[in-house]
Amino acid sequence: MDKFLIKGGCTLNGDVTISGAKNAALPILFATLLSNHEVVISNVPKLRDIKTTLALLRELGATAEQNEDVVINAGGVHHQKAPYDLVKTMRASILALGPLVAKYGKADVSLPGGCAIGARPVNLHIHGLELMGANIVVEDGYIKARVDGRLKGAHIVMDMVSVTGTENLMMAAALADGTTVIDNAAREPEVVDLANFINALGGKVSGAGTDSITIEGVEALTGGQYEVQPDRIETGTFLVAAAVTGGKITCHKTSPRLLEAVLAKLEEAGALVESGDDWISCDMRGRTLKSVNVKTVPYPGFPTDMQAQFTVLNVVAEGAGRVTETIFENRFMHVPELQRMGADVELEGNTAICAYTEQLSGAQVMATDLRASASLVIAGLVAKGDTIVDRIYHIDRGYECIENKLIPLGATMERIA
Ligand SMILES: CC(=O)N[C@H]1[C@@H](OP(=O)(O)OP(=O)(O)OC[C@H]2O[C@@H](n3ccc(=O)[nH]c3=O)[C@H](O)[C@@H]2O)O[C@H](CO)[C@@H](O)[C@@H]1O
Ligand SMILES: C=C(OP(=O)(O)O)C(=O)O
Repeated sequence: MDKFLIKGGCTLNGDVTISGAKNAALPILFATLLSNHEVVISNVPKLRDIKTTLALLRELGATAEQNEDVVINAGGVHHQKAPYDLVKTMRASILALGPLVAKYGKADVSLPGGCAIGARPVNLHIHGLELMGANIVVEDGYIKARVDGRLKGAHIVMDMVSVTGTENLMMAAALADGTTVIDNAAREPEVVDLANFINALGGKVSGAGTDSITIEGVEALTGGQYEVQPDRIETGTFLVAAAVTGGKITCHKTSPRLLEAVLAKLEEAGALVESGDDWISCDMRGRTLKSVNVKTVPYPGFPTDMQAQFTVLNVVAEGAGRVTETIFENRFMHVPELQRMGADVELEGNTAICAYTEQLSGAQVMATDLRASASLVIAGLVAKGDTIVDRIYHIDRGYECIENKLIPLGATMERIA
């Protein structure tokens, strides 16, 4: 199993190009199941989760290849089962459910199960599809959805804000008979990117980015081309790495309007943040890092996917900061690992109380999930001595060869077996 060996004590400086957004690309790749024609998607990051999705699409009978662009033709899909072996490695596989049942009247998708950050049930996905006329049973570890003919447009009020829940129902509604309204919809930029993609193939989605999305079902989608938006979480991760190491990083091919809450917190922490249409820089040189209070909430608030990185920021910043997680019930797995590096951080319910730690020390730590791994890498960069981050397959799910982007910025690190 690969690990990172990181030599601490560096200051990161320079420019980095941000990849396409994992969490936008994944639903877009699944949405290609709605079309019988060739679809070409650019700016798709080269990540483990993308490989898994393409393997799943091929398993269903589609052609799906990633070179410079991703080219998919789902016209040849001949069965509708997303098997456990693929689903267990990637929870986003649940996004096969909506498109398959909408297009073929049938979908068997393995239940994703619990994971490190929380139970993550999929009841809202199931309930919404039932309102659209699907018959759903959970049997032998699979969600089995059936409908005679087309799904029917429905009015769906989501009990809680769910990103992939909104996306699954939006994809299903794209081919339903009639109009669907999703209220209390997620407003995340990735939902907007998916809506734009569906519309690029001839779908009729409006209101994405607000909490009420209207989808007029169409009989079929066409082929087409689409470019995935930049990854706001990868961007935020590099900006925090600049702040924590006291350097300056400029992120290119990104967008400041996607992460306003994060940029505001970086400024509050004492960083000089500057931006243009497609770049953002975070300059911490000669400035004092101050701790900030952070509470994760759905977009446009502070994202849970940046929580672990800000926990590290608070640990090395002056003062005391509180990091409160309200989205997932178990997303502090990085805290005991940071404590092993000497961090003064304690958990009180769903809040991490972070106090200034003069010097983190290198240690052997375990990555438990994607963003926790990113936070441990950042901690390793600023710690005294060597840090080994184990189980970095988690980080490869969401960051495109992160070492290839960090080393040119001044990190001393290598991937070891
Ligand atoms: C692939 C992808 O885009 N992943 C993102 C997506 O995950 P994901 O879409 O899985 O997260 P959700 O927005 O669905 O989860 C929000 C909360 O709703 C709960 N819930 C969700 C669905 C459901 O049917 N029932 C239910 O109770 C979850 O357990 C969680 O407590 O949004 C999260 C919240 O921004 C991000 O951290 C993930 O990076
Ligand atoms: C939690 C995340 O992803 P996923 O929903 O795919 O587990 C993430 O991107 O931080």
